[in-house]
Amino acid sequence: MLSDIRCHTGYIAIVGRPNVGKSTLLNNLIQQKISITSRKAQTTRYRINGILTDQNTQFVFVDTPGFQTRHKNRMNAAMNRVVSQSLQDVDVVLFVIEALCFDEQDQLVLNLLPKTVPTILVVNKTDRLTDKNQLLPFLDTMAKKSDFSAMVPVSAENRTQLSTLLDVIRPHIPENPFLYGADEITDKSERFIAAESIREKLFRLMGDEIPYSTSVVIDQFSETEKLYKIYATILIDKSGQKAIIIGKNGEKLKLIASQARKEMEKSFGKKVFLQVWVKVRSGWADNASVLKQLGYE
Ligand SMILES: Nc1nc2c(ncn2[C@@H]2O[C@H](COP(=O)(O)OP(=O)(O)OP(=O)(O)O)[C@@H](O)[C@H]2O)c(=O)[nH]1
Repeated sequence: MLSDIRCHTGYIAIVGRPNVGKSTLLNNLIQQKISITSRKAQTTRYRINGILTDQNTQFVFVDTPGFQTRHKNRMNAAMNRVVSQSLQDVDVVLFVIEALCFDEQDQLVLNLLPKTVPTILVVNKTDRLTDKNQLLPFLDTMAKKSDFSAMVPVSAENRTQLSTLLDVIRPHIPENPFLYGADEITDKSERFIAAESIREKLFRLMGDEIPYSTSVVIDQFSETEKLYKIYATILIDKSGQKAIIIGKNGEKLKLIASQARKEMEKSFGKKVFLQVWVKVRSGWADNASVLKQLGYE
């Protein structure tokens, strides 16, 4: 009976120095893309990077604020108590390193991890090893560095051992009702979230006036320390729809853009500068390059 099934939901942070394969790991754990970002996701203190619902367990992968190791200045910013504090609230931390590599930067990340949260060491890129026998002594050395609750060698790229990794995470996920629909995941791409925010506002504010084929393309997306700069185009089929979207004195488009901008700011945790144009592109749905930009190919 459905009511007898106990659900488990938990937050998992994937951390590690740049380039160890965190994004690849997340993408290959989630495996698919769904275009709509969760409304609820944006109300949590974390930015949700992806959700995987597997049988009775919901794995919610999060970005911890400040824990952005992509840029050097951010790495510095991450040397901060706030980071460790926010990590204390997740259920599991996946600490990703590269097989046979453990350098100063890895150590810096490790130093920030709270001792109170189960930490699983994910040893990635094992496909690169020419001699697999080297792995065991490496794991031995790693085991001495911290009290990891498990160590799992994987190849994120080849999807090797990813189901084992999920099995190792599973016991740490507490019994909780599902927070998200079983088919909900968020896309890691900020461009995608930006486009979806605009598209969602467009449909919400325009209702039936706008055909479903209308779409949004992000022309330019850049990030500075203080804000995101986003230039987007709403693509429409017929010129008659342009005036409807823009509205009298541009009011409608302004409203769409300002609501989308606010949503993005919530979701990205940063100020957003957003400019939206409306363009007629008849037959856009057949245009391969547009489809590619939209992520359909
Ligand atoms: N050989 C191999 N390469 C991998 C594997 N996983 C990731 N990579 C490669 O490593 C590089 C970095 O991967 P990302 O997933 O972008 O790494 P990241 O940790 O998210 O990087 P940042 O966004 O800079 O923090 C990419 O070129 C990947 O293709 C793996 O299992 N094997």
